[in-house]
Amino acid sequence: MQHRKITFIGAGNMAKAIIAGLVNGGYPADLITATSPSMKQDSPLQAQYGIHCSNDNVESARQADVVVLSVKPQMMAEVCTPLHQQVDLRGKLILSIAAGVSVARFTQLLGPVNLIRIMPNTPSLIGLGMSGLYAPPQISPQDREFTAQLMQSVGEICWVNEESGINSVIAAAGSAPAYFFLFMEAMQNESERLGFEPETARLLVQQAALGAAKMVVNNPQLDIATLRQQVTSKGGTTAEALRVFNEHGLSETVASAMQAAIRRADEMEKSL
Ligand SMILES: NC(=O)C1=CN([C@@H]2O[C@H](COP(=O)(O)OP(=O)(O)OC[C@H]3O[C@@H](n4cnc5c(N)ncnc54)[C@H](OP(=O)(O)O)[C@@H]3O)[C@@H](O)[C@H]2O)C=CC1
Ligand SMILES: O=C(O)[C@@H]1CCC=N1
Repeated sequence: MQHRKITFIGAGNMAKAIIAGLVNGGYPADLITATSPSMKQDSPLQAQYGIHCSNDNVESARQADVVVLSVKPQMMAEVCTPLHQQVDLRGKLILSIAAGVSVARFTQLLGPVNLIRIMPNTPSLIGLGMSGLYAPPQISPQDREFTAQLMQSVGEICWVNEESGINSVIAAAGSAPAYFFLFMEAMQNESERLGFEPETARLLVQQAALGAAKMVVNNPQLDIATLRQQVTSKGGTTAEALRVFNEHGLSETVASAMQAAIRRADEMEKSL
């Protein structure tokens, strides 16, 4: 892939996951800088990945071809104001990974910039990320291609044609690792109550989850429903467990939870 100088403004959970995925995938660490207020030049991120670390957003953005805005949505205005005032952003590609901050809001904060919104998720850390991408019509094919390749180097991608699609990606993938972690936590807890040591309880759950996910990935010709049916013997144990899930409205709960994530992203877009 093409290599450009990238600065991450904000070096928290999500930025670190992308940086780790990029460096482990062979992106030159020397071309990557990460900033945060508490960052020292010899931070653990520097030692671990060999990237540049700084607490100077403005200077680090000046030196970059690509600026990745990776602070919390609530910090975005405070972070963007000095960039707008002190950095010539016109020739740069700006990538935002923030939930709830729209292209229109970025135009208010930064002026007319080349900005692509990305909605990644934390499995990017291990090269198994899922990112949704939205580019306004004026973005060049070169910048689209670079962004696609960048995120493909840490997982799978899909483009959305409308900006509102980013909020749907949040519901389906950005927030989704937490849904599966919650489910796995509940299973691990119950396995411990059944008498397994915590380590064994975790092993049972993680291997079942990994195996199920791999079955889905490796059998694209089969509906997920078919894979479920293959486990479910008539009159057997799985049928009983699934009956309880259904009685408690699992599908409706999942749908409501995903809608709640979208509603929150919409609210943030109006308030930030
Ligand atoms: N976590 C996730 O799974 C996902 C997150 N996102 C998006 O990613 C963004 C970051 O989220 P996440 O990584 O979870 O958040 P974190 O709180 O883990 O990271 C935020 C980072 O921003 C830094 N920061 C705070 N203020 C400044 C500043 N003025 N200048 C530069 N850096 C600053 C923080 O530094 P310090 O620690 O020193 O305060 C920290 O490194 C959010 O916008 C979120 O919507 C998107 C998809 C998934
Ligand atoms: O919880 C959040 O708001 C962010 C966006 C998607 C995942 N984490």
